[in-house]
Amino acid sequence: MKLQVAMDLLTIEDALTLAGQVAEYVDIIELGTPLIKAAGLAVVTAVKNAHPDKLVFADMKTMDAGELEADIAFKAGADLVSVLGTADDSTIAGAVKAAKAHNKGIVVDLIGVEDKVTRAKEARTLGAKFVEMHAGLDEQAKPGYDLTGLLRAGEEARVPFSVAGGVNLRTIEAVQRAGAEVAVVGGSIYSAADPAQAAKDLRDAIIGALELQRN
Ligand SMILES: O=C([C@H](O)CO)[C@H](O)[C@H](O)COP(=O)(O)O
Repeated sequence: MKLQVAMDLLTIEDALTLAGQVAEYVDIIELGTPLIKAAGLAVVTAVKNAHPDKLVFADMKTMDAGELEADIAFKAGADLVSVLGTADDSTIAGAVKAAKAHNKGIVVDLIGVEDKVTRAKEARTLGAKFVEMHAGLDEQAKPGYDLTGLLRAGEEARVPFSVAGGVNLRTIEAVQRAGAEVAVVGGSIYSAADPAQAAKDLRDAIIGALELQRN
């Protein structure tokens, strides 16, 4: 399972600092939606230039103009771009067209989608590289929130998926057991007193769980 750091920060400077601290422990560096809105796509270019060996994920959360928005993110240096599962099929198909032209990938973010299993299958048929079983920051803040529903949807959908929604050191093993291709971790890394140590602990937990599965 790959580890993706989600950087919900606000400046290019902070993004480059965090990326530098955690890059050795993560596979994918995500520029969060608030960061792209605050700093523009220049942050994608800056992080890709600083870490050409990492996959860079532009969390565009595109809802319309799929081909155009994906194209500008890929041109800025993104390897993966997110489109919302609530968007029209034509928006997802347009973004996939741009991804094919750049030889890159589209991730369909299922935030706010009621029937995530059905939409995950549809997104995959439309050409998504994988889907994101995602509960956003606002949904996580509701009382009683936990990851269980996302993990069950991932298991049921039987398509490649990532999980995002407050994943942390306590829950990352369950994410791996559910069969996720990617665990997305934001706050548990960027809000940690020592982000590098937090990312290393998550990486070690993934390796530890993998060894347990093998034995
Ligand atoms: O995508 C995200 C959210 O919509 C704000 O951009 C988060 O990056 C994602 O939920 C992962 O962050 P955590 O939930 O803090 O782990």
